[in-house]
Amino acid sequence: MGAAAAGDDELSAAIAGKAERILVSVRVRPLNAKELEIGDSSDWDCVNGTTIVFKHPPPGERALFPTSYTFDRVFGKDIGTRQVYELGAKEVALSVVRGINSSIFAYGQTSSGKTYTMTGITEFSVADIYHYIKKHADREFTLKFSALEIYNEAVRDLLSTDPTPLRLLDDPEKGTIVEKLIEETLRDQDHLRELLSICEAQRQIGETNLNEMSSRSHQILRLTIESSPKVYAGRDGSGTLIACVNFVDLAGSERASQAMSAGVRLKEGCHINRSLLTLGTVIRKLSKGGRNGHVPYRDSKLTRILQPALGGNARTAIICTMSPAHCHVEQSRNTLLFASCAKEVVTNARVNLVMSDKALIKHLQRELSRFVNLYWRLSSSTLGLGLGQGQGWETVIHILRY
Ligand SMILES: Nc1ncnc2c1ncn2[C@@H]1O[C@H](COP(=O)(O)OP(=O)(O)OP(=O)(O)O)[C@@H](O)[C@H]1O
Repeated sequence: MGAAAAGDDELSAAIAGKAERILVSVRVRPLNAKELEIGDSSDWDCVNGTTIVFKHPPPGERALFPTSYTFDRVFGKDIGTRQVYELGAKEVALSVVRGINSSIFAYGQTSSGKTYTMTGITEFSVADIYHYIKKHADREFTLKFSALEIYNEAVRDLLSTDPTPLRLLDDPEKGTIVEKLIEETLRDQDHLRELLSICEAQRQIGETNLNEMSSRSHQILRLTIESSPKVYAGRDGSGTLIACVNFVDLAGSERASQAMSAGVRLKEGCHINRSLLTLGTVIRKLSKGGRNGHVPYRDSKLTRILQPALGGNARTAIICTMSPAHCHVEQSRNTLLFASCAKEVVTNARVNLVMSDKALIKHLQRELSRFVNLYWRLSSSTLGLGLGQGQGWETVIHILRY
């Protein structure tokens, strides 16, 4: 089971991390009643499971915009959320039970289906996580849940009725943390369902009170999972695995992209969603290999909180949702542009393993013995001493033990 039962090589590799690209999917919803009412028609064809094509580009536009886009997955209007989850999120989301941080994002314009998609994905992930826990009775699991919303750069706890904005703090070990954010230890799956409905209700209150807040706010639901063997297995890696999965329902992307196309500069207090603009910039910089240059994570609350998920220690999946309607073509192109940048971003996820002292000493002893063996082989072949492999290292280990 993951790192906990991994061999030495596998364990070292898992701890060191693995670079991989963000998994990017595009989901096109069916035309809605309003779009049908005005006689709109679908501009886009999902020609196969990975390619989406713009059907009728005017001759003058052909050179300006791509007509065909390819992603890890493309889901047409007839594909249900279960399949979107299975192919576009499951593997990434379930990494959390193996000690790997993960994040699933929904990105797209207002009413393109972000909440519809994320609600299903969160439900399916939670069910699979609890199924996994049931099947691994040899391990002790602790699950914690927190939920927040970012609206106009103010962070609010969705598990609390107190609307006071929360501060972000820099922790030298944990990175950015949200001060006073409630983290509930879960009793069981029903407890989690209860908390999810509290979050939903809190968000709806915001929507009626704060004028369209829902579509202008980002919601981050975070599940942290810690597990350790119930009985010491006596093997390397029998330590504690700890990781979190974020389910992120982003604000509607339309205003941010309009602002970008109009070249409007971001200002404090204006209506433009600063977090979403910064997210776009961060993704663009990372897609150009920006990890070596400056990436402006600190320019917004969203990117500060989600920094590890964007080019850091996490596996990430982004599902970009869009309407097929002609009246939304500009927004859909912006969404596809964002998705194209996101698929170039590389993250480096590690297994977050806190080893018990005993397991850690054994692991270090093995690593040391491998190193000494290698050193001995190299030096004996270089010096022509002809000494056998392994001679001498036992003495070093023996000395280190005491
Ligand atoms: N794939 C789909 N199939 C059927 N209906 C869908 C699909 N996606 C979205 N819808 C419907 O479209 C409407 C808008 O969806 P949703 O609220 O998820 O959009 P959104 O992107 O989250 O919007 P906002 O940014 O304003 O919060 C809802 O009524 C939803 O049920």
